Amino acid sequence: MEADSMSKKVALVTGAGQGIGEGIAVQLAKDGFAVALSGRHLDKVQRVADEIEKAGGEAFAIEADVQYRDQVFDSVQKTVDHFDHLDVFVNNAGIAHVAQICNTKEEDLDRLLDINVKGTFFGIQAAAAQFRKQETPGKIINASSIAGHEGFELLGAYSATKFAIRGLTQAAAKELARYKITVNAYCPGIVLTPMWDQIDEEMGEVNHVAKGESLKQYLQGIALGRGEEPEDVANLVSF
Ligand SMILES: NC(=O)C1=CN([C@@H]2O[C@H](COP(=O)(O)OP(=O)(O)OC[C@H]3O[C@@H](n4cnc5c(N)ncnc54)[C@H](O)[C@@H]3O)[C@@H](O)[C@H]2O)C=CC1
Ligand SMILES: CC(=O)C(C)=O
Repeated sequence: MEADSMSKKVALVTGAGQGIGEGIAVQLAKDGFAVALSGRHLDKVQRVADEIEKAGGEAFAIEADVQYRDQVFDSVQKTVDHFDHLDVFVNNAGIAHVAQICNTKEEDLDRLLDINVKGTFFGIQAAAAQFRKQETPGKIINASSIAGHEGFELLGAYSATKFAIRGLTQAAAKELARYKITVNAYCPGIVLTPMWDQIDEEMGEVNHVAKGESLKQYLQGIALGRGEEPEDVANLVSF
């Protein structure tokens, strides 16, 4: 454990090896948090942790797959073993899947539900258990989406998971307020991350349009005329 970790606020960010999770972890480190970064691939989260440390921050990389309850609880334990305590848990990890509802395979639906919904559920359980054990306030922040407010064609199953996360966030906020644990969600629009590279490619295959066309079409509907960057979401979470 680093000498000043005990006095620092500590955050754990899931899916922190790229995209929005990476942006949030880097921003929280700049804000003075000691940051634990978890992800399915240790090399990816280790790269981000190394960059945070190089910039003078404190970071700790953990391999954990959020669809498994024991791995989520274990990642909280490893964070506390390393940094002494936990103050903020960011349930960021998630996957997208592009398909018409009528053509969505059961295994793809299961995977979306396991990672996006069950993963977030386990994150809330693990973080709340730790905050209550510490008898301290805590913050849980979940990744929903504009697709959790409005259904998008070809993102039906994904949209369903993001609506679910909003419901879960509201219910958890009511349940945990009595322990001074807040539960909130961020609901971004189009954020330019590897997830959107994948969505654009898969939408292109379904609609037989060239690479970049699906993203272009979505961006045309945005008043600012541009997609968001991970830093835009990170600034909101930081606030
Ligand atoms: N990119 C976008 O336009 C938007 C993204 N979101 C949500 O924000 C979150 C982050 O999205 P992006 O950074 O864009 O995605 P991304 O695909 O670029 O990064 C997601 C990260 O989560 C990790 N991950 C995936 N499954 C995991 C699992 N089972 N266990 C642990 N880690 C896992 C991946 O390895 C990856 O590092 C997701 O929940 C996504 O649904 C919400 C709205 C818009
Ligand atoms: C990936 C995602 O949530 C959107 C709305 O693009």
